Amino acid sequence: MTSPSQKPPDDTGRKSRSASSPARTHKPRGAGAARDDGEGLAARRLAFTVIGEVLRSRRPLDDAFPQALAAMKADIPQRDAALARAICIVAFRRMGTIRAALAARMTGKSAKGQLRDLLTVIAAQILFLDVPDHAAVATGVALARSHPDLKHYARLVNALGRRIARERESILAEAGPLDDLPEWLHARWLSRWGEAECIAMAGVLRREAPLDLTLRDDQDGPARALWAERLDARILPTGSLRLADRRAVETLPGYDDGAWLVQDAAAAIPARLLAVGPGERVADLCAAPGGKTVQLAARGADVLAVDRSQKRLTRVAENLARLRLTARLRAADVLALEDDLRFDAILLDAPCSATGTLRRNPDVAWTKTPEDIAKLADLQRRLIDKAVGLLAPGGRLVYCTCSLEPEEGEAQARYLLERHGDMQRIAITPDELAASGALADLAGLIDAQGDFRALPHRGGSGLVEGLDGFFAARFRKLPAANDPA
Ligand SMILES: C[S@@+](CC[C@H](N)C(=O)[O-])C[C@H]1O[C@@H](n2cnc3c(N)ncnc32)[C@H](O)[C@@H]1O
Repeated sequence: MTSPSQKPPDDTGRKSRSASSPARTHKPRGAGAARDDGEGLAARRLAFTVIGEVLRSRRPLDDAFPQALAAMKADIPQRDAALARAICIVAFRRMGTIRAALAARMTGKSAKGQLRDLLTVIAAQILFLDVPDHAAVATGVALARSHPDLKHYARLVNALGRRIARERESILAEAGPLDDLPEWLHARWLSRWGEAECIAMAGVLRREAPLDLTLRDDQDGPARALWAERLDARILPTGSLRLADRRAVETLPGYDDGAWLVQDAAAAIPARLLAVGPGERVADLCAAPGGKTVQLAARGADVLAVDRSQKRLTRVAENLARLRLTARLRAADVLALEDDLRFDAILLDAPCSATGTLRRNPDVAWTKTPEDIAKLADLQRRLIDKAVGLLAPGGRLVYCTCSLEPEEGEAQARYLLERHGDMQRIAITPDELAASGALADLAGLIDAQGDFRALPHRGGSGLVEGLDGFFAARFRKLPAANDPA
């Protein structure tokens, strides 16, 4: 699905319109740019509906959007669906800036609920998408008029939309990278990382993520160079391929042959750390959609992939089939697995707040709460206990999450070691992260304990466009007393 182009950010991540930029009334239109004649209303209605649904039910955008789209599929052309999705993504990515701009321009009133959702849809287009201002405002006013609870606000919507368009430059000039974090996350990250680190991190997290691929044969250097050329991709220091631009993955060379899978450069690391070999009994716990299952199966291991979601497990099956790999799949709660199962190696990619993936899932910042993190941390501890119990003596365990929160990473590694006296940490070394060379650069991704801690803005010059936030720690169960190993 193509998406409307975003207005290009300058070096600070802010939008600017230079003297040589086209005048607003002659803005070039991107692939899915709005028609300015009253058409395109369905796109705005879809975006308005989904934003409201995500905020109020706290459902992930990735669930809410396809469901709302399916409900109106017959009525909405594909390019409008692409525009609606682009509006949703950028609305969540830049929600702090949008809300501050609206609040500052509503003296004596505040926009809440559906009115705020509608104004957010309008402001997202004006400030961040390649959509004519008058189309954004006109469709917003039409939406207000057609809505029983918003029709009285049509004039306000019109006036505010026009004002946002008039004052775009100053709104964007005033917006700093931290403004797009909700208060709870802002406070948390400031106290954890300090201001400079936090600004750098938030700056990367509000950009669109590049498209990274992991090769099916992850270790084959010559094949990597070949695929990099065929795909017009860059080889990252970690061995992932990073595409020069975002393209529809199904159209790329190697898709049908299963030569690679889409996977962020940071997410490619944990399965590699387990270093599984042919025939080893391996459990991939919490496996769907199966990025790591594929990596483990590609090394010839006998993989059991477990996920409690049958629906998401079908995506594991699809990924394995496309890459011509096999694994045993099981729809089950990991906590309910039989206690007498034993594995030589276990990957536990635990459910988490996913704050490391804000580039792809910007809604996470606005739907998760500190209470969610506490609940998830509790579940992670129970999953850790279960996984340790399923590990054969001498076996390896990698625990990982795509979270930036220490409760879901560093604290869980400490918990595991304190709770399970028969487990010891196996420190990760920079050469394990690197495809070739660049070791000094990648050392910044390993903390003092020897755990993998990817921060979105770290990783040195080779990863300058950023990577997902991730945590991974590796452990070994002590061999049984009579085991010579
Ligand atoms: C972070 S995702 C896993 C991503 C996956 N490992 C990959 O690389 O593609 C977390 C997964 O955990 C699953 N999950 C959550 N709680 C679970 C439980 N108690 N038992 C099994 N699966 C669970 C969710 O359905 C979800 O698919």
